[in-house]
Amino acid sequence: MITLNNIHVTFAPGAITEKKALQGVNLRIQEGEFVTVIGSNGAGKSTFLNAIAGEVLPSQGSICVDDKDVSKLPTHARADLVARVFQDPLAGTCADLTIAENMALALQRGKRRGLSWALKHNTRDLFYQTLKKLDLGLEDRLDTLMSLLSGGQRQAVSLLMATLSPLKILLLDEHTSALDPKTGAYVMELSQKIITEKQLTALMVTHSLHQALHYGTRTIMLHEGKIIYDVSGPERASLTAQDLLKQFGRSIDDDRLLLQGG
Ligand SMILES: Nc1ncnc2c1ncn2[C@@H]1O[C@H](COP(=O)(O)OP(=O)(O)OP(=O)(O)O)[C@@H](O)[C@H]1O
Repeated sequence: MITLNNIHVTFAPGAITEKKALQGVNLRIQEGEFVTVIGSNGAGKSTFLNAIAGEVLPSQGSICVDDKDVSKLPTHARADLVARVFQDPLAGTCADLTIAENMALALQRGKRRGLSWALKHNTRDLFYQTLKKLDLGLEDRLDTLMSLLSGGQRQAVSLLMATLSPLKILLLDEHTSALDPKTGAYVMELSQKIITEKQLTALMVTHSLHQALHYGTRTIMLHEGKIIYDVSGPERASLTAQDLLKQFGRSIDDDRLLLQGG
């Protein structure tokens, strides 16, 4: 379970540019929940994921994963708990390394063993079997440079890499928004499958209201650094993107959300 208790994140405190990005976020996420996160530009969605990942430390409040208080732990100290896939397919992988080398790096996340260990110890077979599940033929291209893959292929591999080592929490930060609709749908289905199979707790930021309601088990809306809506269960199941627009149109001053609302 993830517990966020009164989380505040303020950038440039005291300066003229001070920005209160999160203002008292309280949330309890049960193990296995898949929470989709929506909100207009600047609502605090990425900061919210950054706080869970440890990339920004809250100026106030606490974050616990199960009984462990991780509030003050930087990203690398949470690597055995949290993994993330970013919007930019180039961000999660190393272009100049091969698929196998990238996966070897992912395998040693949060561990002390070196890259050569991860490449030596029968891991090629593991990489082969893992990639085969994608059905993209990448299992036969283990020695291909990552830079030669398409955006969708890279994002699919990024997802596999993020979930290769044991973890509890998967953070997806608009991870399909740079892909064409068909590839985005493929990566989204793959995400849902991996989350279910590995029984992960997941949070996904999306600018698509349809995606936010179609995938996952719970949806929260952020506005000016606060959670203004939190829905799950039957209420969420009967909700449409149009309902959200009708109810929160004024808080959703985001063209991308409005355009993709249907
Ligand atoms: N490192 C930073 N330094 C200063 N201000 C920041 C920083 N990161 C974010 N902010 C500000 O905090 C607010 C929340 O930003 P955040 O990126 O979390 O919003 P968001 O909901 O993810 O927006 P978008 O949908 O546009 O990506 C914004 O006003 C942003 O400009």
